[in-house]
Amino acid sequence: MKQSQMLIPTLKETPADAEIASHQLLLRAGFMRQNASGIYSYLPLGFRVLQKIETIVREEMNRTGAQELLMPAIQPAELWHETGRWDVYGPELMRLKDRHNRDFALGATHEELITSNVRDELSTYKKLPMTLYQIQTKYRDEKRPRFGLLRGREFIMKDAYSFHADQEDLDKQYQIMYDAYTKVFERCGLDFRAVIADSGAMGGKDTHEFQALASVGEDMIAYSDSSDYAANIEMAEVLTADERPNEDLLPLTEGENNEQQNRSLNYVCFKANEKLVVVYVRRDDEINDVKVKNVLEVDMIELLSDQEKQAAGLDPFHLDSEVIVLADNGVKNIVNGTLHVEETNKDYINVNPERDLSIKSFYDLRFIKEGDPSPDGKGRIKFARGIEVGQVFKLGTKYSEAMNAVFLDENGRTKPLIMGCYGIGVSRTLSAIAEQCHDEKGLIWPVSVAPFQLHIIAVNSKNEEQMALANRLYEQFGTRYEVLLDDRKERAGVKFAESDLIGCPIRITVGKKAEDGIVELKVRRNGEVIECQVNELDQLIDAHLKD
Ligand SMILES: O=C(C[C@@H]1CCCCN1)Cn1cnc2cc(Cl)c(F)cc2c1=O
Ligand SMILES: [Mg+2]
Ligand SMILES: [Mg+2]
Repeated sequence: MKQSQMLIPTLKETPADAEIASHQLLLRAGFMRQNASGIYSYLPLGFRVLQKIETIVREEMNRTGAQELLMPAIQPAELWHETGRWDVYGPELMRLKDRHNRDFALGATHEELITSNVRDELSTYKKLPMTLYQIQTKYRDEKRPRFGLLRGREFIMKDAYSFHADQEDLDKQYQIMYDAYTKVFERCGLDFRAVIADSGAMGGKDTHEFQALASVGEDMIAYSDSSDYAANIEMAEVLTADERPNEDLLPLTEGENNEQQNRSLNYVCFKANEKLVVVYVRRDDEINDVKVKNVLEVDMIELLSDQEKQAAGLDPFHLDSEVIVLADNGVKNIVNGTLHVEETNKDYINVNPERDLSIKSFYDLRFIKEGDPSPDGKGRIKFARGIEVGQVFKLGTKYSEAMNAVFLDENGRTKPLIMGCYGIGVSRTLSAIAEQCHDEKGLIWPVSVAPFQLHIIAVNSKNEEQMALANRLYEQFGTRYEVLLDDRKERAGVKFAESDLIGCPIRITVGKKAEDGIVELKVRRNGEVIECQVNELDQLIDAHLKD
């Protein structure tokens, strides 16, 4: 393509509301433009990268035998009523009414849609297992869209759904998808980790997130410095080691305590399904609400607000039997501990959890810390931030039972389909690549997803020789590579700066030495510059497009 005809509206200045590099650079390099908060147009360069990522995703999905289809973004509310999710999700689920005043949702995800399609069309075990996927626009009315495409309100997702007769078949498909995701993100040139994750409100047990490492990532990953253990911090298990001091249990007393901190207790109050929950933890540990949610086996829990706490009047020493009491493993070995009771603003000493706080059971309920032993027993834990670019779930029968999606097994018995679901944030992946692959001059696209492979620049568009050679190279290489020709009547400095900003892997500069048939090849990734004869370009380009 000739740049003089393309829509590539580069910006000199960094847009004020763009806080992170990828958001700034994708705007400055003319890859995208915002149309509303969290809503973007992919301009030609951005769209070319998007298509490259989609092609990689499609190839790896098709390789697993998954079948591509396309479902509507406008979803009848009736399906979301069947699973109860119409009322579970709040304003984040975008809704609309048609001209007959019927309710619809703008698709945030498609479990209901796909399950309704499958229950109508698939009824025998002979057709199982079956995996269906789409690459489609999703809508989630985020409260705070931010970081460009990283958290938008309209975004592109590849969402796949698999259907199985039994658990072990789902287990197999899960691994197949896990491996396919690994291929996708490797081919996209991302530095990522697959981490043990929480299934959120989706139910089902096993799930892994694919996290692209980035300091601006919203998620925190806990990984071992000596093994491949990695987990979203929400799920990283804590191994308890502290032993119990062998002291006599002293009588519970009110009073200040200025002894060492490691025996002081803290408690946090939650509500889950309208029940009150009090969770105890050592003062220097932090309660992990996702672990509490999973121990209680509820879809969501929330902290009690101060006024709710006041209203509940929770006195740890006199809780009524309705209240659920949990404690982190770290509390188990506290003897004669201390506790501050917010409600009465009193301090107590010689608090012995099992005797005084009606604690019956202990669980792993705290956040892991850097330096803790890795749960797999190998090495120590380190933290890194990540951008979640994919997630794979074992859903089980939550949706098929709610929607009566059943099949006849080989014995003629009716059973609910067992499901898995698998998502990749395609537009988020584009942003994650930009976040990982840039320098102070601009974007540095991996060859596999670059908008163009070669960027040919005629230094002086008024110079006949240079323009003639640049156009010849453009025609010649245009048959084998994706070539962008900067044929604009711009100063050389502007052309070079914008070439670095756009970030194609290889730049070919046609300058003064054009009449001697000499050009310059520059590798964007490492700045390597090679002056060469035109007839050497072929193998130089091939060599540098490989790595
Ligand atoms: O989307 C998933 C699970 C998987 C992920 C992979 C592809 C298929 N779905 C989880 N999730 C996240 N945010 C949501 C937001 C809204 Cl507003 C909603 F209505 C539903 C969901 C929702 O279900
Ligand atoms: Mg998350
Ligand atoms: Mg997720």
